[in-house]
Amino acid sequence: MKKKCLRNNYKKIRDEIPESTRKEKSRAIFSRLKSLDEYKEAKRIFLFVSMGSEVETIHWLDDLLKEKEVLIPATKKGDSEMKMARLLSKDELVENYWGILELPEDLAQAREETVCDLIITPGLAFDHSGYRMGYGGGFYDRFFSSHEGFRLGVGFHEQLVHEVPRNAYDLPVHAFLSETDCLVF
Ligand SMILES: Nc1nc2c(c(=O)[nH]1)N(C=O)[C@@H](CNc1ccc(C(=O)N[C@@H](CCC(=O)O)C(=O)O)cc1)CN2
Ligand SMILES: Nc1ncnc2c1ncn2[C@@H]1O[C@H](COP(=O)(O)OP(=O)(O)OP(=O)(O)O)[C@@H](O)[C@H]1O
Repeated sequence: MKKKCLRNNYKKIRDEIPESTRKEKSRAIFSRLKSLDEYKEAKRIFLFVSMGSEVETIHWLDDLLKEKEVLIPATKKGDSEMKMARLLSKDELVENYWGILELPEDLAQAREETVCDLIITPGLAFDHSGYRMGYGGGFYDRFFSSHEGFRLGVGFHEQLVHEVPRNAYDLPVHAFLSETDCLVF
């Protein structure tokens, strides 16, 4: 119950950042991302495609697709295992059952990949030790336990909190990047 309450609070904080501010911050986060060594050195980058008030990554794809191999989440309804698949063009994206842009199932299956260098991770909140809280599906915790790569949490400064509750299976991100913070854990 406590976690659910926290999730709602964190979501509210993010939702309340005005859209124009979120857009501006998201642009700043992308330009900071491009200056990180982990980005420069990465050949294959896993990137979530934003939904709702998340850091707006959809516009990052224009640049990323030119510079890197881009992998995006591939999920199936009723299955909490998240896979990753290669995206070649933004035109391939279609809305899934949550309204999140993903590859259609057949393409996702055909383009499945298992290794990547940098995992760009969303969250509702990140703490000062790199632990994160997501929507509660356990998608990223499972994904981290079966995929190597540098785990970079991205969020707005408002999403950096003192401490989020931890469970035994939680794996922290290696670094957190916002428009004003770059914390390495
Ligand atoms: N961009 C993105 N993709 C992702 C995740 C994520 O957190 N962000 N996920 C990481 O786990 C998985 C999907 N998990 C989800 C968990 C909950 C809801 C959900 O409750 N959606 C609400 C609206 C949320 C909002 O507006 O912020 C709904 O459907 O009403 C959606 C997806 C895989 N893909
Ligand atoms: N590595 C794992 N293996 C099996 N089950 C797991 C694993 N990680 C998490 N889970 C399950 O997923 C559920 C949700 O986990 P948690 O509350 O940490 O989600 P979250 O990190 O907020 O969500 P998400 O990762 O989707 O953003 C847990 O109750 C747990 O049962």
